[in-house]
Amino acid sequence: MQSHDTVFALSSGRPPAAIAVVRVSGPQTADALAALIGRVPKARHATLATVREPASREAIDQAVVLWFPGPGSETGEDTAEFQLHGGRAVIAAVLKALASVPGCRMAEPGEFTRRAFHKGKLDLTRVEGLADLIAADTDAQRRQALSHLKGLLGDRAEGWRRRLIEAQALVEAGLDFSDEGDVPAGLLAPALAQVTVLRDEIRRALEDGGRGERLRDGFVVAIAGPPNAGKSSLLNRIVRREAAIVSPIPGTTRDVVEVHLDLRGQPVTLLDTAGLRDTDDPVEQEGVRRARERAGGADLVLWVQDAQDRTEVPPEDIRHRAWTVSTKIDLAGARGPAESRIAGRQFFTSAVTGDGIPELLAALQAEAEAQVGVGEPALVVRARHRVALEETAAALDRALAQRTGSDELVAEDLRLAARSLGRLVGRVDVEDILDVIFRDFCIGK
Ligand SMILES: Nc1nc2c(c(=O)[nH]1)N(C=O)[C@@H](CNc1ccc(C(=O)N[C@@H](CCC(=O)O)C(=O)O)cc1)CN2
Ligand SMILES: Nc1nc2c(ncn2[C@@H]2O[C@H](COP(=O)(O)OP(=O)(O)OP(=O)(O)O)[C@@H](O)[C@H]2O)c(=O)[nH]1
Ligand SMILES: [K+]
Repeated sequence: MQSHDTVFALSSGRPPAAIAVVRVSGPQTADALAALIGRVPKARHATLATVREPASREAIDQAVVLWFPGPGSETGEDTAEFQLHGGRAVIAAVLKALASVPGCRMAEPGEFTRRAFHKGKLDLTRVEGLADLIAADTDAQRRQALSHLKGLLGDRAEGWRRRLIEAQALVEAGLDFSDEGDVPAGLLAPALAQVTVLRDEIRRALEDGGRGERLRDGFVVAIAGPPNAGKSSLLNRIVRREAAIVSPIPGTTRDVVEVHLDLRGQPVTLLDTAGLRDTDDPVEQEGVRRARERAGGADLVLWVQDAQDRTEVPPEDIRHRAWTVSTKIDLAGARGPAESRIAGRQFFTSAVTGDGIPELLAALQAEAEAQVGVGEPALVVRARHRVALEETAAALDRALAQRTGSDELVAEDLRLAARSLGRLVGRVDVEDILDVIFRDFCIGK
């Protein structure tokens, strides 16, 4: 990854498209503009230009071209943009023309953003917010991602880190003053008071029930129950397409079928699973194993049973997170609520008539909202954030517990806490984390 290279990539979606955006970033960007359009246009103004093959001068396209000189650009480097007609041949010819400019090469996934990070345009939490914004499927996910791109967590963490370093400086100054390794109380007391406040703020941020992570991943609902109960039919009716195979043969569904719903902004992942029963068929056994595993990990289980045959109860481990859905009420006749053998809510549906489905979806939406939450965006949205903040708080706990012991150790714990916050925003130990994050990035971002 040589950052003195100039990189380029198609940043817009899969061609053919009405318009395609090719971006260029790096020191040779002005050369690339000169080679392809014969000039460097006015900074940050859209300019219409003929894009030519540099060697033959043959016209490739009529394009809108933009020049963003660094450091006031998205990556912090000199950048340019070609807004082309989005045909495959146009894009291929422009990419080929750019590759012929000395010092220019195709970008790797996430390389523009990686450069923005290294130029200090984005901290690591903003980079993650950007990745989440591109991945967001629903409004609630989009809002959370945008608030992180705008620095919700990054700025908080930087503020904590700054205050921590102030406290650390007090303690270390005290250590320098004293011969016996004891910090004068006049320095130690205000430092530790500051540390207590910080520790409490960080702990409070962590006590969010995991709603940020849950919104990012989507609220997971597993459909489980005995074979032939109508699980796949229920799923298909909800998504209004044949996502899962329906048949009168018990044991049809083997693999877990996953669909994504947007219930008024709340992301819900719905899983259809194999009917739970004892079976000698090894493939079906594997299906049952997967069904139990996914139901075990779900936020909520819809225990589906045929309204005419409500004898099966959910396995012990999922009972406390299960609602019952009695299906095929078009056949069952009267939809009298039977005695409830499990505590959760009860629904009565027909995949044939659609009865009961709107009520079920409204309840799922409300439950997702209750568990994921609306309102204040969450600070912690990834396991990585949680780990870094837990480590910080634990180090601060240790520092506070040391107050009667060695002040050298207090200083050391404050250093460790600051380091964990530094890791959170990407100031230290960053390369391994970057590789993991950018592995999932699109080319051109
Ligand atoms: N055509 C186009 N649309 C796009 C992007 C792009 O690169 N090209 N973006 C790509 O992500 C997003 C917009 N993000 C951007 C972020 C920063 C700057 C930028 O020039 N920042 C400078 C100057 C800021 C200012 O004028 O206030 C800077 O940060 O110094 C541009 C786009 C979404 N839409
Ligand atoms: N009349 C009626 N038939 C239904 C309804 N839901 C499902 N069925 C029928 O019940 C049978 C089983 O449906 P599936 O949706 O495949 O059941 P499943 O629970 O996914 O079955 P497994 O894959 O064996 O676990 C099929 O013949 C469906 O047509 C319903 O609401 N009304
Ligand atoms: K099925």
